[in-house]
Amino acid sequence: MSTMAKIPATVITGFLGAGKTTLVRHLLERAGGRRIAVIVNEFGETGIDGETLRACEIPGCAETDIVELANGCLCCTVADEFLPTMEALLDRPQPPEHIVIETSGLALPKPLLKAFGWPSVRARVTVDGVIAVVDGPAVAAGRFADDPVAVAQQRSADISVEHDNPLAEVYEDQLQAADLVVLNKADLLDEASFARLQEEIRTQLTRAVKLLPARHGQIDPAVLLGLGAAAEDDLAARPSHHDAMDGAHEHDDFESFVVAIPEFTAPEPLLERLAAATAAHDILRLKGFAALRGKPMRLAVQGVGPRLQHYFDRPWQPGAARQGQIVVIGRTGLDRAAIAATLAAPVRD
Ligand SMILES: Nc1nc2c(ncn2[C@@H]2O[C@H](COP(=O)(O)OP(=O)(O)OP(=O)(O)O)[C@@H](O)[C@H]2O)c(=O)[nH]1
Repeated sequence: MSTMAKIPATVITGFLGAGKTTLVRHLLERAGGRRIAVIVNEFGETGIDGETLRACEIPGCAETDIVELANGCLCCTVADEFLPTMEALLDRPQPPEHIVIETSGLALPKPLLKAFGWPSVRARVTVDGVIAVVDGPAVAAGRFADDPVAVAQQRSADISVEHDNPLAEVYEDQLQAADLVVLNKADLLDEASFARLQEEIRTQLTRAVKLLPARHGQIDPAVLLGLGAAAEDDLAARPSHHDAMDGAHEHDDFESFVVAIPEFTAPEPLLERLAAATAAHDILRLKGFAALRGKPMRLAVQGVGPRLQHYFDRPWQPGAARQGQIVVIGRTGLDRAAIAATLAAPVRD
């Protein structure tokens, strides 16, 4: 089968909270009738991103087009979960015209790219492009750097450098795998910081890769899809820390757990709890849903570092329990009991 006949697949990578789901949602809204299937993988056992995408109820986008690979990291469950999922999508009577894979924010993309070399997939799919979504303000704040010496080493783009900060390795791998870098959250940076950041990222890239600024992942699908990279044939140009690890991958650096939360009377007390937990613990990401008394809609909450957002996303499903829950992700060693006690304490009227 020629490359032309293959179904294109786009891999969306980027650190926790960079804006991958927001970008995918925008893409689906502008799909213009194209049949796009989305595979979403998350770190942790509760699938919030799939839920978020389904909640947008985009016309023409069936719920079955959003497939979740929860419980684990795609790069380690490739054979057990990813390949069967891909094969099932390809074997549908009406296969998708494009497949978008949103990886977990902690995944190293290389093992996933390698999976596209698997015969049953390689014959029918090509990796159209790897898009790395970068959280502009987080990079500018030095979140992925460990110390000035390590930063200097990173600038020399020597991928074999070991980092004290496991965030740095994940970030670096995601950048090096990319065919297109989306520099997101441009709205949160002034012009000078943005220009500095763009320069910094350019020096980190080892290949000629396009860098695009974005707000809320709003990029024309015509720019995101159709890159024609055939990344599966080009793996050597995408160095990874995973190459040196011989398949083993240090997920032990991060952990995730879910806290069931009570019903609240208003968003503010919940947001105060989330802010308090974030201030007191090394939490990288919070996301989930809450029930508000008397409200048929569920409240979605998102935390990336210290920044919190909330919005009503969709009604609780008829017959389903109005049980709010928050996924907490951070560096290993989080004080789970203390965080759970903060988030799940009874609500006083
Ligand atoms: N201000 C601002 N906020 C943004 C932008 N893009 C995304 N966000 C917010 O950042 C938060 C995280 O966005 P997501 O799209 O869920 O990020 P993600 O990369 O899918 O997160 P994970 O799946 O947990 O890794 C949400 O609250 C978004 O609304 C942006 O360009 N500007």
